[in-house]
Amino acid sequence: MLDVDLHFSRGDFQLQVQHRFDPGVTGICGPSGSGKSSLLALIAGLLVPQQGRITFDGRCWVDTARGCFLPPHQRRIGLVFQDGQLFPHLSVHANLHYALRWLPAAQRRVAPDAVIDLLELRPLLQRRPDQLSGGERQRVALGRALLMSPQLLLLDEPLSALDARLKAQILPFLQRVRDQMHLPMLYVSHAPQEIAALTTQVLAIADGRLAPAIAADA
Ligand SMILES: Nc1ncnc2c1ncn2[C@@H]1O[C@H](COP(=O)(O)OP(=O)(O)OP(=O)(O)O)[C@@H](O)[C@H]1O
Repeated sequence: MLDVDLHFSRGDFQLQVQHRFDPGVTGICGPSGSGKSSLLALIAGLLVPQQGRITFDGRCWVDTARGCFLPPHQRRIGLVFQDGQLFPHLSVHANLHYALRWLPAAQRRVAPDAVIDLLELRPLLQRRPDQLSGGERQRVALGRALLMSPQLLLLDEPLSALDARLKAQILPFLQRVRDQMHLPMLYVSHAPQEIAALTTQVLAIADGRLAPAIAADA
């Protein structure tokens, strides 16, 4: 699984994290500016630590002492952000299949039809993103991330732009992904009900330091 032992600083902000993540869904909560997105960006390879190591299943992703740095596209990570960042000019079908262009056939472990059915995207395939609700757009973003056949899924407040009704609609889809895809996930959220509904362990981050949270609904 994912092992992180790193130090990262940017201006006055310092992130110091040493943690072995469990398989399953790990919730990460903490106040604004505490370092949640920075931690995900470091794991994804979008930021580089000044010092430390990240390994996944024993493979080096970063090791500053050894000069090892695996670029983001070679880490096979699925990323979902608050705003799904779909290509506005492409249909849902084309957005989903865009992911596959860059993935060598030998690395494809997820069948597009299986993801489309899991997330109930079939009726939406010909629409463009501006013809979707916010919740539907996030389902497509999740589908696109899954089609990359990721070995790790990072979700950074994926529901925070949605109102309560849309959140309630999309939570069951995230639970399906959790229960059927058997992918380790890190799930950043401010919302205790999302954390409680989805995660198998919860970590709290404060001032760039990570610690087990007292309770999932705290
Ligand atoms: N691009 C940037 N340049 C400089 N400093 C940044 C940048 N992005 C974030 N920071 C700073 O890094 C620190 C950690 O930010 P980060 O976005 O990781 O926090 P967060 O916990 O994800 O916050 P939020 O919940 O508001 O998204 C903060 O002090 C923030 O001001």
